Amino acid sequence: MNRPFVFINSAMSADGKISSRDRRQIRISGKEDLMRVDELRAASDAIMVGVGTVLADDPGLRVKSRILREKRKDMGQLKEPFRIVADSNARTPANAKILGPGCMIAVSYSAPEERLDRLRSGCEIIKCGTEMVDLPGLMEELYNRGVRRLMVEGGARLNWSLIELGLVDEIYIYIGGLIIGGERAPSLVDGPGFRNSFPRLSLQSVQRLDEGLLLQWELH
Ligand SMILES: NC(=O)C1=CN([C@@H]2O[C@H](COP(=O)(O)OP(=O)(O)OC[C@H]3O[C@@H](n4cnc5c(N)ncnc54)[C@H](O)[C@@H]3O)[C@@H](O)[C@H]2O)C=CC1
Ligand SMILES: Nc1nc(O)c(N)c(N[C@@H]2O[C@H](COP(=O)(O)O)[C@@H](O)[C@H]2O)n1
Repeated sequence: MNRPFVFINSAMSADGKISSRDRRQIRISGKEDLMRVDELRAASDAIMVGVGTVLADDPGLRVKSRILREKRKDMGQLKEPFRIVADSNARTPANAKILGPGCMIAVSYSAPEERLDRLRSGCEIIKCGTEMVDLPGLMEELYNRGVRRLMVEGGARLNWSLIELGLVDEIYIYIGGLIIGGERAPSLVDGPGFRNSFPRLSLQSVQRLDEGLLLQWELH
């Protein structure tokens, strides 16, 4: 199967949480780390999140720095990275910031048509999978549309599915200097969890940034 190079970028607290017990977005990264995230976005063909992240954070997922946007153009990439939501049941709100030119919502064939109709003017709809988005199928579709480098910005359940399916090549984890706590607060990877065989990572780099640490891991 052809698929893009896939990497996850996430910020977590010192205790491994990516948001609070009430799924509220927490500023974990400092200024330096946010600049690094913007650079990763600018160097990607597409950026993807799960609909849980859209509902919790309402992210824009655009390249923020004008200099980086211009640099992309100089390198022949005339458009900004695609913004993609894995959204099996088309729950993305019709006023979500992610919508607009360059946005694609991947839904399953069971997504209600009336919800799709609300979204159609703001995005392209990609249908794949019967009940849930078929992620390997989506990867192939994105590859066929020219996506070679895909950045995944969470959340916890999408991270789980991609890792479980062996679709992730690299993970950047920024560990910030705070503790969030809470058994129900999302961690980097949620889902049911692995039982016997645990994916192994090899450490590529460690860097001190702001008041935290950036780890770059490669998946075997
Ligand atoms: N600190 C950080 O770097 C980040 C933190 N977050 C936090 O993560 C939380 C959101 O994470 P989650 O609730 O886990 O939602 P999520 O963003 O992982 O989305 C999960 C949803 O994606 C959809 N989906 C479609 N196909 C799927 C598939 N094959 N596998 C899994 N999901 C699929 C489903 O509707 C599922 O409910 C929020 O609280 C947000 O603030 C999110 C991104 C980054
Ligand atoms: N890198 C990083 N650091 C944090 O502290 C964060 N809370 C997040 N969250 C992710 O960034 C998205 C927001 O994107 P926009 O600024 O709206 O473009 C959010 O949805 C999470 O994916 N990331």
